[in-house]
Amino acid sequence: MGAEEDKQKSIPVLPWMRSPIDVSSFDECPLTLLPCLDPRLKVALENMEISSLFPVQLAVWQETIGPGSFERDLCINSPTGSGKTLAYALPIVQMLSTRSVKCLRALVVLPTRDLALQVKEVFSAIAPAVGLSVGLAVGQSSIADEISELINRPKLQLGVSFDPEDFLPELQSSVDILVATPGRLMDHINNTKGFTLEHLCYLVVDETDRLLREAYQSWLPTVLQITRANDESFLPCAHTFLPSPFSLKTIRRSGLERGFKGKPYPRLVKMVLSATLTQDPSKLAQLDLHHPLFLTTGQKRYQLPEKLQSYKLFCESKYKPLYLVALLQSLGEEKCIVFTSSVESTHRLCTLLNSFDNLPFKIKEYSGLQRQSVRSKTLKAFRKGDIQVLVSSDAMTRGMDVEGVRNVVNYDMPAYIKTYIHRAGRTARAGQTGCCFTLLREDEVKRFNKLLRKAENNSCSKYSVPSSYIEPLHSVYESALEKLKETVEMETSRKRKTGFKSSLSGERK
Ligand SMILES: Nc1ncnc2c1ncn2[C@@H]1O[C@H](COP(=O)(O)OP(=O)(O)OP(=O)(O)O)[C@@H](O)[C@H]1O
Repeated sequence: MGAEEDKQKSIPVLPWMRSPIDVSSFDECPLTLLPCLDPRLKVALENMEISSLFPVQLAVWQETIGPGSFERDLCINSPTGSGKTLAYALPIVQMLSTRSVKCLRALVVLPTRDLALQVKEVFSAIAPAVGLSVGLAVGQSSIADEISELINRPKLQLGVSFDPEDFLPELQSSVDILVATPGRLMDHINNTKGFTLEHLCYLVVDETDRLLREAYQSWLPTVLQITRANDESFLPCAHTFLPSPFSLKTIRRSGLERGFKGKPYPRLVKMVLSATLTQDPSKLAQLDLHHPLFLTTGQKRYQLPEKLQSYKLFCESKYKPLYLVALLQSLGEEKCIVFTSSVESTHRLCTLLNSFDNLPFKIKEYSGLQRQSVRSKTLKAFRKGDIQVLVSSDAMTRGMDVEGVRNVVNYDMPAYIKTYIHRAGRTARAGQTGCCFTLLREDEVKRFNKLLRKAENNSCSKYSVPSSYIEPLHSVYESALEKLKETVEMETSRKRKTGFKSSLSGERK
């Protein structure tokens, strides 16, 4: 495909996407100059060592708390590490800060557990300052524990007798904001008594392009249908009812009805975000957006962080692991994530690296092949700095924010620019510098150059590992390969045995 065709393809089809708000025209804004910021939230932000808002955060603030006043749904395409989480968390928390009755009013959906945990941390750092509670529905704990965290069963006062005719204790939400993954969200929608989206005012779909591929039990149509049904029951006259303490009626944002015929009057506000937001009309249609406003950064559809330096490193296929080890050694002990193309190669590569004697860093794998508890433990150790090199498959690392990751290595070349963006984006976050290295065979170079041309800030220099790092590794490499072979054989026979045992126990049942 020629450059002209690439350009054509990047022109958005949807009219509202053709005249976006360019986030790069915004500057950082000190908290002291931010209009309408609740002083309690200012203190909470300062406790997080945040003294100003990043451009995307200011742009979103203007469209929500500022003059935009949440009147349109927001589609936000902003580079990795630009601060999208706080961009939606802060205005939602500020908007909900005046509510006195507790019920579930904001739902944030994310594709993975670790990501949901990370986003919950951000909400938890600001929401309590204004008396709001944040819940998590990701399947980290048992469903029973999760339910008791999310649902409050009001206790009847001892000694006071109620006529059951007059009083039926209602289950109420213990949280105002819920961060969830699609699977557990659907579990609660389908099975948890007292769990309701009836009062939902804000829906955030983070990592939208990834989540739109996640059709898990049709979570998105279900959420939209529940909230829409509720929207439609809120005819303007319903506002005249006085809310009783036991049957709460929520009045959602009264969006401008004028000009938006056919849209429910008090509506659910949606915010959708990604560093690689889809422009595909059929995919975006699934979100049923209300008069959407597109916020994006720069001219090109794909943006790499401003302070990211990309490098390509040529190597023979046969010696790739050896080049990787030499590269890691040359980078020193700073935290690094190494990406491979599959869960299997993640496991193999990690095993091989651990078969090298005396490497001066600790290496662990992180992939969808592992149990969640193992993954979470690894991630925790990586955050703490107990592990320096994380060998990872793609699926798990979108949005992951780990302080101190200075380098990312594409051991296997990514097949798509989107993959490159999300992998490289684990470094150079929040305005910091960072490097992304891609190991390439000769026959991959042309394809890689073409792939990178699709992004802005795409300069990519050649990187050579000093031969003094490579030469001494040849003999160690041979013995590491031998050890790998032994480990693979051991693992295969262990799997065969456990497979045999479980098939036997299956027969006994
Ligand atoms: N205003 C701010 N000042 C200082 N640091 C900030 C600010 N906002 C966010 N950060 C930090 O920037 C980092 C990146 O933020 P965040 O994870 O929200 O990025 P993102 O845009 O969602 O990235 P990705 O697309 O990879 O998910 C985080 O470590 C966060 O704490």
